[in-house]
Order: sequence, then structure tokens, then C-alpha cells
Amino acid sequence: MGDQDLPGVLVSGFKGPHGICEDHVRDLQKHFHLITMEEFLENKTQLAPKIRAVFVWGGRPAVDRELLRSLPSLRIVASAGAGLDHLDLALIASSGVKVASTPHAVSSPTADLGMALLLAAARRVVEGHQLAVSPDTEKFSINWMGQGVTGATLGIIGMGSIGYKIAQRARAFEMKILYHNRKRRKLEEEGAVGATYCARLDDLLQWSDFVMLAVSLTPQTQGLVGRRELSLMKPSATLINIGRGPLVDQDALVEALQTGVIKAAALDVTSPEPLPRDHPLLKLKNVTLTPHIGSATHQARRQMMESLVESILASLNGLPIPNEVLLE
Ligand SMILES: O=C(O)C(=O)CO
Repeated sequence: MGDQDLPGVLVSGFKGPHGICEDHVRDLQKHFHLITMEEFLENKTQLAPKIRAVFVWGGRPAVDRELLRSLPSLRIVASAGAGLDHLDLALIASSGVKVASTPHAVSSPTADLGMALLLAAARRVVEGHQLAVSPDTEKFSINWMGQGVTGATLGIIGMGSIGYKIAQRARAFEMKILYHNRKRRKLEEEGAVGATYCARLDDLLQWSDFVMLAVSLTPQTQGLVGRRELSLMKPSATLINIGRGPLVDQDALVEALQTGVIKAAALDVTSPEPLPRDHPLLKLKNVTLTPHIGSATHQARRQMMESLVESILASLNGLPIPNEVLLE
């Protein structure tokens, strides 16, 4: 699609819930000849040598061994978002291909959503809306209440750029902020947001009124919050997950929510996404769900697209790649 003399960029497609929106397609076409997965699979021999970059949007297309093998001119995988759990970085690096992502574009909107979920769960905004629009006005009672946010303790797990921005926002709500991270932040960074480091995750879990997961999904963090961790939390506490579904043992979470081990959960991410329509999380009143929309603002999505264009162009021109992902 577009000018065939421009460098070829493989994209998942333009249709369906994961399709790239029309405005972004038009902008991408100013720089690249976009080749959809469908076109590629129909005409691999002719198109494969033209493809210099894969544009990964919403985790698609999957960049696996077979795809890497079939793209001899590939220079870069440009992946939208901060999370990299959908990419096999070692495999891609072993093919001599670079990777870029868009961590800066997503950190503020994702932190905003984290706070939105925290507030919505604490103040039961979704339930409140349902009561407000219910035809049965008698359903509302003056004794219908939520949890206070001002002055409460927020425990942030994962103090990367998203976690730090959550702390900045929580400070405005006069929250006490605890955090747990692989690496302790500099003292001046802690001081600027009034955050206290918890070297032990258990301490953070026991002391927090709200626990916010803002950590990347890696083999080390998979199942980080399981039955034991949930049992350490206060019965009045709320778990918020804006990281990735598999950070939490979801069956243990359902049980904890059903039996009052914790008060509530607010989840932007689940496993799988979307959840099967008969999943118990969809039926619980003390659960607030959003469909993985951390970066879903017009502004952030445009910034993500522009950042990926810059990274692809830099790699094709042999220049330093903005937001290049380096293997640790
Ligand atoms: O940037 C990401 O990886 C996200 O999932 C934002 O929600």
C-alpha cells in the first residue's frame, strides 16, 4: 500500500480491532511502503526482500523465528508501547536486527489511567454510575460508601517511569507512597515525590491501602502476586494492575475477591485479553475492568507512531536509533 519505491515496512493490517487507524496509516505512508501480513503471506517471494522494518502495533504482528528467517533485508522491529513481553529480544538480536519501543510516549497516559482506576475502585465510580442511571431510585442508600484516597498509603510495585509518574500524581492526593523495585531510586528522586523504599515486597503489601502493579512482565515477575502475597494485604486493600495480566495469579485473585481477603481490584490488564465472557472477574461487583487502554489517548498514540517512524528512519539511515532497546 502506498509508494512502492519507499522502504517496505511490514504491518499487521488495517482492519479489525487491532488494525492501524486511518490517520496513522496516511502518515506512515509518507515515509514507507506499508505491506500488510496478508499481502506478505500471499506474495512472500516478491515482497520479502523489500521489507526493512516490522511495525508492531498492539503486539502484532508476532515476530517469530519463521518471520525473521523470511525477511533477509530486515533492519529493525519497531514496537509500540513500553512493554516488551511480546518480543523475544534475544532471538531478534541474534538475527542482527535492532529493536525500538516508545517508553516515553506511554508513561504519562498509563500513569493517568492507574490513578483513574485507583479512584474509580476506591469511590466505586462504576457502581455509582449504575445506581445513578437505575430506574429504581430507591436502590441508592445514604449509607452506600467507598474508601478514602486522601492520606491513604499507596504501594507501587515497579518504580520505572510509569511507577514514578504515578507517585507524582499520588502526591497531589496527599497519599503516603511506598515502592518496591529491583533497584532503589536515587535519594533525591525519592525525596521529590516523598516515596519510601521497601526492600521487602512483603512489607509494602502489608502496609498499603492500595497496591499498584506497574512492573514489566518478565520470567522473574510472572506470578509476582499470588495467593501468599494477596493474603498479606489488608482486607480493606485494593489491587490495581496496569502492568500485565500474568503478574498476578488470577485464580488466587478471584478467590481473594470472593472471600474478602482483599476489598477490591481494578485491572487494565488480564490474562487472557479479553477474558472469556463467563469469567468470574466479569461478575464481581468489587472489580473494575478496562480493556488494556493505558496508552489509549489520541495524543499518546500519535506520539507513539511518530516515535516509531523516527526510529525506523534512523536505523535505515545508519544513525543512532532513538529509544533503541538494548539487551541487558
Ligand atoms: O505501553 C505498554 O506496554 C502498555 O501496555 C500500556 O498500557
